[in-house]
Amino acid sequence: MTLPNRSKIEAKGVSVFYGDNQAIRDVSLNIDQDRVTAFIGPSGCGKSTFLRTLNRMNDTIAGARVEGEIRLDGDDIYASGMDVVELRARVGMVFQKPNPFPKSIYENVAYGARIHGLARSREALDAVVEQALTRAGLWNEVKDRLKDSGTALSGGQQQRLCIARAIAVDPEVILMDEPCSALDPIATARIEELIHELRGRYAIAIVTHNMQQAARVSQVTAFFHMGQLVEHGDTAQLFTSPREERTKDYITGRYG
Ligand SMILES: Nc1ncnc2c1ncn2[C@@H]1O[C@H](COP(=O)(O)OP(=O)(O)OP(=O)(O)O)[C@@H](O)[C@H]1O
Repeated sequence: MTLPNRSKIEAKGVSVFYGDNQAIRDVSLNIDQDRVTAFIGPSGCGKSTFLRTLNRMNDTIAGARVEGEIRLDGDDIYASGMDVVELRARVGMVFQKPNPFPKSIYENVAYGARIHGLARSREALDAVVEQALTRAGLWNEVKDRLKDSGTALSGGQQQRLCIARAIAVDPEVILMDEPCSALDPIATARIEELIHELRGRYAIAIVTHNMQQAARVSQVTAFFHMGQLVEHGDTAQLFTSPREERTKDYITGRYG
């Protein structure tokens, strides 16, 4: 790889508990700027749980507890003074099922920018909305119907709208939790293309069940198994010559 290796997020010794059940065990992993990092592994291995620690979405789950250290540009995101609303704007998230607000396409994108004070006038807000929708590859499809409801769009368009919503607040990192699992192959291909286009502007981490997708969209892959990070590294290398037996078993379809 030719890109310089700069970590945007550094996670060290992270463990996550749901009550007495430990879902993540002592995971250390960096999310690099300018790269897409894919999290793969069998169902229940903790991919989504680990992803959620990166913008404190686990805070919203009763009984969830995180140990260890996670730094965003060197700042401890679990420090008591951390503004979680601000954190989640800097580290945006796109979920498995597209979840637009039951509001207009325009409002879906404008809402966050308005509450974060990113636009001082209607013109400035219009510009933020247009730019976010353009970056999310949706502008041409919706520019003549910005007042229509976001929920009336197709599934793939809704997911791009959710990506536009995340982009509108000027994030540094975008977390995607199986963003294509509810989409058909064409909508999936469009999102994968978009991930390519967004790389370089944002650090991206994506959870995927689909190893082909991980191979297509990511430069770094992290393989999780039973709450542990078994191995991570260059995507091509991990898929062609994994270091660990458990990784090899997974990518050759022996379990999962
Ligand atoms: N909200 C929750 N409350 C309690 N336990 C949970 C919760 N979310 C996940 N878990 C448990 O934590 C473990 C890891 O789950 P997680 O969803 O992170 O795995 P995953 O690898 O993302 O799985 P999948 O690929 O099926 O989505 C599992 O044992 C799961 O049952």
